Amino acid sequence: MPPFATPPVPPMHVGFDDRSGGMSPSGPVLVRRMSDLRGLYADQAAWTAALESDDVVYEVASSPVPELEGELPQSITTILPGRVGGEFHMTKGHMHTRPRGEIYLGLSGLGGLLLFDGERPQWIEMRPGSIGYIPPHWAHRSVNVGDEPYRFLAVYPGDSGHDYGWVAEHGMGHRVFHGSGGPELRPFTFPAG
Ligand SMILES: O=P(O)(O)OC[C@H]1O[C@H](O)[C@H](O)[C@@H](O)[C@@H]1O
Repeated sequence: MPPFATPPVPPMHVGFDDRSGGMSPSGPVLVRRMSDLRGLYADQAAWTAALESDDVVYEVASSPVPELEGELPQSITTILPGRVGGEFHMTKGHMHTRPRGEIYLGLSGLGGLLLFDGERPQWIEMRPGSIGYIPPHWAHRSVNVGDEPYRFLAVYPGDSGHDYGWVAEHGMGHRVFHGSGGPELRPFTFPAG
């Protein structure tokens, strides 16, 4: 896995492959399989059954720009289509460790951005060309609500940090399930058991 670049980072062109979601030049690539997502889905039995094939749920390809104060790292996340107990494939979700915003740009597929500040859940539909803005102090999770891979570009301050504990403690306000008329948002429940 190529590491983030060492500062000072030169001006650079970053290309991406719209078939693989890979970046060039490449930084770290994060792959999350079903077995990495313990406690994420509401239906624990359905998650346990999905461990048998242990498919990749999403990948995050980063450019070499380092996660350091003053820098603006970029990543491309690809969430593969699928559901666990009717709940759409999604990222773990996190709050930034420091009060920093973030911008997403939808590249392909159909998705959504679930945001939660501890009181108010928000849902932003994402399609190719959509810009989703995440203000500071809002936890965020991305969801693939379609039948194709959902892919988005993220740009964020390098000292944002990832606080997964906040989401484990507070939840995300809603969960996103497949419904007959499209994605169905239901009140968040912590996984039982
Ligand atoms: O870290 P997760 O909550 O699993 O989300 C996956 C990724 O989504 C976006 O691309 C963010 O910019 C990344 O920093 C994050 O790692």
